[in-house]
Amino acid sequence: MPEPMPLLTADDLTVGYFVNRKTPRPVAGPLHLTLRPGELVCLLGPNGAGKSTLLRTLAGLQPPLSGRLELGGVSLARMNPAERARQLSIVLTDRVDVGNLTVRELVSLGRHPHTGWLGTLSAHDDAQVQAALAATDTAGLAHRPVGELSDGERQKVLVARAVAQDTPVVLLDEPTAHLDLPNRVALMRLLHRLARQTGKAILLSTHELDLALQAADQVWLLPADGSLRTGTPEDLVLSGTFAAAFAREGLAFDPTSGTFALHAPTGPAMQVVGAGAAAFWTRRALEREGFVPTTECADWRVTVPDGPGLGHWTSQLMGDQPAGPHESIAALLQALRQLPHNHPAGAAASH
Ligand SMILES: Nc1ncnc2c1ncn2[C@@H]1O[C@H](COP(=O)(O)OP(=O)(O)OP(=O)(O)O)[C@@H](O)[C@H]1O
Repeated sequence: MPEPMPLLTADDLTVGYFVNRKTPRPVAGPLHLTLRPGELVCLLGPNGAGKSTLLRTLAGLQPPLSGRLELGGVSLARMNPAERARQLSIVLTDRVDVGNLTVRELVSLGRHPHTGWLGTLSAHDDAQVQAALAATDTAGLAHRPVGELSDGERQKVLVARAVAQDTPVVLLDEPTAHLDLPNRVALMRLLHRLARQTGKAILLSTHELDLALQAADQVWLLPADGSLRTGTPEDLVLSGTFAAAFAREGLAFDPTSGTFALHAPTGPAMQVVGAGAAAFWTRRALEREGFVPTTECADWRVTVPDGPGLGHWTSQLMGDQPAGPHESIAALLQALRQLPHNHPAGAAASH
């Protein structure tokens, strides 16, 4: 099957600022980018890498330093703001002053690129506004003044306005920034569904690496050196590209769990015997204590129950009698911490 025509393309694009009239300060580039229908793309990168600069440039809010940008096959530079607003919507992080507008009025503004010069909403426009409120779980806020909303509520309302604008391309700068975990998950799910069901191309920047790795069809990785890498999240993880983009001293990305390790294990190896959730969380707790959990034989061994409420943990130093039973991970750790400090496990736990 031929690949669908891209909705947005960038060729040789360099984004950045001018230090003065003559001196450009490039932030990222040259970039070759394609956004295709039905795709959710997550733009990831460390602070200051240029994610917001790139999104603003793709939206036509600031000019590129060089290169070509096309929306639906038409040069972005040749489009007037109204044409652009029918093709592309953007949700920024900046706090906008919306006066006394209610939530419904603000979301209705999303329909303006589609209405006549009087801005009167048709029944279809009203239905689109209502659908956007429902999809973003903001219908209950419809009559509230936007100025009185919490940061998270306002963020969802701005997403609702972009949904109501109903453009083929949707760009969002850190849309999950102020949301609690259930709302972050709900928003990513909504955006993924929206891309799939309506054929929109949705590009969002985020620092939520876990969620992005799960939800994104494509990841655009922008490291601090401004050289963008793109691919499916899984390929970027397996090739080491993902870890390299966030490489910092003492911060290691674990490709087997898809998370960054908070603790650099320094203590002795601990064989963990068991599987499933209990083994996973036991390994996490042991790492926090400074042990290096392994499935291989080691001087130290912990046996985990088959599941919560299905038994006890035991610990054993090779050649000694098993200690325990320990009723919980807390009890297991407590027992390990009480070992003498010259003991390998005691020494590890005292780090
Ligand atoms: N208006 C501006 N004029 C000049 N330089 C700017 C301007 N806005 C941002 N920059 C610089 O451009 C670089 C990229 O900034 P940008 O905000 O795009 O990064 P980001 O990846 O979105 O960062 P964060 O994750 O912290 O939001 C930074 O060095 C920043 O200082």
